[in-house]
Amino acid sequence: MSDIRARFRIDHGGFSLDVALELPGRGVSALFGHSGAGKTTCLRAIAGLERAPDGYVALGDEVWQDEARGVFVPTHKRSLGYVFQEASLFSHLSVRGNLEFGLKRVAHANRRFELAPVAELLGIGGLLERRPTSLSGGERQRVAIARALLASPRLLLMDEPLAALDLQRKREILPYLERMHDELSIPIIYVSHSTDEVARLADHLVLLEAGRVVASGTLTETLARTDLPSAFLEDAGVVLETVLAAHEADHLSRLDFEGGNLHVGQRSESLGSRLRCRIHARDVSLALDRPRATSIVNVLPAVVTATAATDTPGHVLVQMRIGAVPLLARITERSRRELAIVPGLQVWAQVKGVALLG
Ligand SMILES: Nc1ncnc2c1ncn2[C@@H]1O[C@H](COP(=O)(O)OP(=O)(O)OP(=O)(O)O)[C@@H](O)[C@H]1O
Repeated sequence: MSDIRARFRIDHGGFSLDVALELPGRGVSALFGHSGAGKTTCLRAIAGLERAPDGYVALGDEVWQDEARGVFVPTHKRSLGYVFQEASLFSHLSVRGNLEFGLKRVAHANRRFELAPVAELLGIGGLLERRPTSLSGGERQRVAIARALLASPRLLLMDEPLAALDLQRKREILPYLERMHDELSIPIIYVSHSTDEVARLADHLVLLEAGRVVASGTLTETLARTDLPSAFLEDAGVVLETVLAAHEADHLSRLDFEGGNLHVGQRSESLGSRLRCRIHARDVSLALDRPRATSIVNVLPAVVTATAATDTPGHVLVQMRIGAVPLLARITERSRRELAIVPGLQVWAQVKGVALLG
């Protein structure tokens, strides 16, 4: 799988972007940051819609921009798909006509996807003869994604594809994006400022602030960092990749992860299903001895790896490992001092809430 490498310096007067990106050539890489951080500018520069004077972009051995060597491949010659916040479909064509438009951009021999399976993947097989104006926002967006895929791109760029949808539509479309993530080999760069979307979909995470990369790495490790700017620590929490391992008595299901397990309310998925869950730092408390009289179901042995101050006076973040898997707890500075919590200490992490994603 070819990695994606990009380097841009762009000056827009009041705003400057200065980034070097190294992203895996598979899975979903999320560009995450607050409004105005430079996410869209990055995506536009990767697409060649914006030209950084000394920029560089390569997808594996395919170089799209290398100004030092005078290389700049125009956008329409780059093998990429671009999905915007609002689907821009041709209203005079049916859904099928819109999809065929994507398909016709590629010669038969170079086609990686066919219309029927892509329509099936995105759940729009029953809408093919409809006009875009008769579709809901979520359906239109799924058609736009399918059209982008049918152009058989080597890279898919998605700029807040759910931002224009209400909560109900977002919920409707997320499972399709998860399927794309699981079933397609094409790398996706996904711009978002929603922690929930990122936690559900991303494998790799790039945090952007004021036009600079403040962190980049696997989703799991990046979310577990305690040294990020405070804006990223407000809603701190980790994501665990688990496997549904057993259904147990009392309407509980057991989720296994490397190094431990969690119990959650009974799940309907089949055993062996992979489930991601999010554990917020504020939902984790710590004890030095194994708590015996507690109503909390999930009590896990962990080793402290770091502690860090937060923006809220009197509160600290504690980073731990359960086996190889990171976990965060947000506790008071007083508790940290009284329990003498320092790196290397063995503790019991009591997990009050586990949010299943998806
Ligand atoms: N062509 C331009 N000329 C001048 N300023 C620009 C231009 N394009 C973007 N900017 C500015 O660059 C900054 C970053 O914009 P960008 O759209 O990349 O941010 P973003 O992280 O995608 O934000 P949002 O989440 O709000 O879409 C903003 O302050 C924006 O006003």
